[in-house]
Order: sequence, then C-alpha cells, then structure tokens
Amino acid sequence: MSVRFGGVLAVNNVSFEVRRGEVLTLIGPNGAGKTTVFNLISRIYSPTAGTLEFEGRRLNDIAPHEIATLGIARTFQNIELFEHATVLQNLLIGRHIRRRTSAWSEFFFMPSVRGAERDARRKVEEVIDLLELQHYRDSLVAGLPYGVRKVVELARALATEPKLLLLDEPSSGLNVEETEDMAFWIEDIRRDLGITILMVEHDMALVSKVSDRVVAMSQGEVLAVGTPAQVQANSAVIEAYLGTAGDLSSLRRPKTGVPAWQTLC
Ligand SMILES: Nc1ncnc2c1ncn2[C@@H]1O[C@H](COP(=O)(O)OP(=O)(O)OP(=O)(O)O)[C@@H](O)[C@H]1O
Repeated sequence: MSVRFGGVLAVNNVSFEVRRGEVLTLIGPNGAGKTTVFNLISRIYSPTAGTLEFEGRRLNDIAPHEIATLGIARTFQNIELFEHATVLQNLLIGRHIRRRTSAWSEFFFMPSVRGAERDARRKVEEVIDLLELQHYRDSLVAGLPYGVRKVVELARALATEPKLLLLDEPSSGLNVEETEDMAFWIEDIRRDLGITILMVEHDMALVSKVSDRVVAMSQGEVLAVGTPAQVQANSAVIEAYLGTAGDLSSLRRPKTGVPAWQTLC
C-alpha cells in the first residue's frame, strides 16, 4: 500500500503479510510510517494505492466501524478509554460490537437480549480474570494509574474476541516492571487465546522477547523483514536508526536509559 498526505508520501509501496498465530512487530525511527500503516489497516485512512486483505477479503472499501466486527481490534498509542466509566463498563462497551440483537428486541429486553447480555458479561469476566483486573473492575478509569489503564485498553480490545489484535506501542509510558508484565500478557494472549498480534513498538527488549518476525520501516518504506535477530543485524536498519542519532529528541528511550538505536546495535 501507499498513502500520500499532500506532499508527504507517508507509506510508500509497503507490502507484508501477517501469518495466523504469529506476533509480528513494526519497528522504525519516528516518522517511519508505522502508525500510518496501523491507520490504514483500521481503515481510518484509505490507501492512495494498493490492496488490504484480511482472510482473503478485500478491506479497502470497508467502513472503519465494520473492521471490529470482522475480528480486528486495536489499542492506541495514547490510551482511548471512557474516563468516567468503570473498567467493567468500558469492557462491556467494547463487547457491544459483538451484539447481533435488533433494536426492537433490545427495547423490549427480549430473551435473545438477555442471552446476549449474559454472554457479554461472561466473556468480559473471563478477560478480567486473564489480565488480573479483578481489583479494578468497579473503579472509574479516570482514577487509575497509567500502567493499569494500558492493561484495561488491552482488555477492552480482547473483549471483542478479535482474531487479529493491533497493539500500538504497548510499552509506551510503562516502567520496566510494567513492560515485563506487558510482555507476559502478549505471550499469554497469543498462546492461550490463539490471537494473532501485529504490534508497533520501540522497546527492542520487548520486541525481541515476544516477536516471531519483525518488519523494519524507515521513511515510509520497508527496509527489512525477518526474525528479531536478523533485522537487528541488518545494515540498512542500523543505518536508519543511527541516522537519527544526531536528533536525540526523535528517539524514544527504552526504560533502561539506553537509546533505542544502541539496543539495536
Ligand atoms: N494525517 C496526516 N497528515 C499529514 N501527514 C501525516 C498524517 N499522518 C502521518 N503523517 C506523516 O506521515 C509520516 C509518518 O508518520 P507516522 O506517524 O506513521 O510515523 P511513525 O513511524 O508511527 O512515527 P512515531 O514512531 O513517531 O509514532 C510523518 O512524516 C507524518 O508527519
């Protein structure tokens, strides 16, 4: 796919596949086009050229609100939750896209609606147990620590029972311990729930730990695809990161205090 914003070719002829059951991570310096790829897959943006397919189905003409019903869920770089609702309510709202009941049956609270309500609660409670959120289930999101909110956003995505989970910088803003917990959640989600994961991430320790394959991007293009070790050893990838080292403000530092490009080299 390619996408142009005025004079900026944000994504230029980018092509890759996500295999069922894998964790695939997009890496690259700031401005490489990673979030734009996520926004293309979520249908927030439309490609200027190219095709997007999910399970053999062309997604180019699908509306953004239909993406979740096809089995694609996402989290955002900046957490997007209902701040003045509880954790449980946020998850139930997330779950609502699975509802197949009509407005008519909802109005009269017919048996099909009661059944759907029970299913939603059961699924949401399963996710709360899986991500160990029991302690926070009735707390307002607004009062929760940042690290817990990140897990709640992940839980809300899981409550939709996705086949493909898009995680946009799951470790951003987390401390070392919280990042390690996030790595465990990601591994559990893939192993226990069989969900395929496509992730954008800057923390190379987390990337190496959980990813089967990595796609390295720079300036809107794919530089390399391979295992984390293969991509980290790729000279074009190293150069792309070193090329930004003069502008340290554009590099995200992992919590070790080591610049991202040093962890790559
Ligand atoms: N809506 C938009 N309008 C104009 N330009 C945009 C838009 N979205 C992204 N861009 C530009 O596209 C390029 C790629 O941005 P993108 O946010 O995808 O990079 P990124 O790799 O996700 O960076 P970061 O790691 O900082 O999130 C940048 O030059 C950015 O300014």
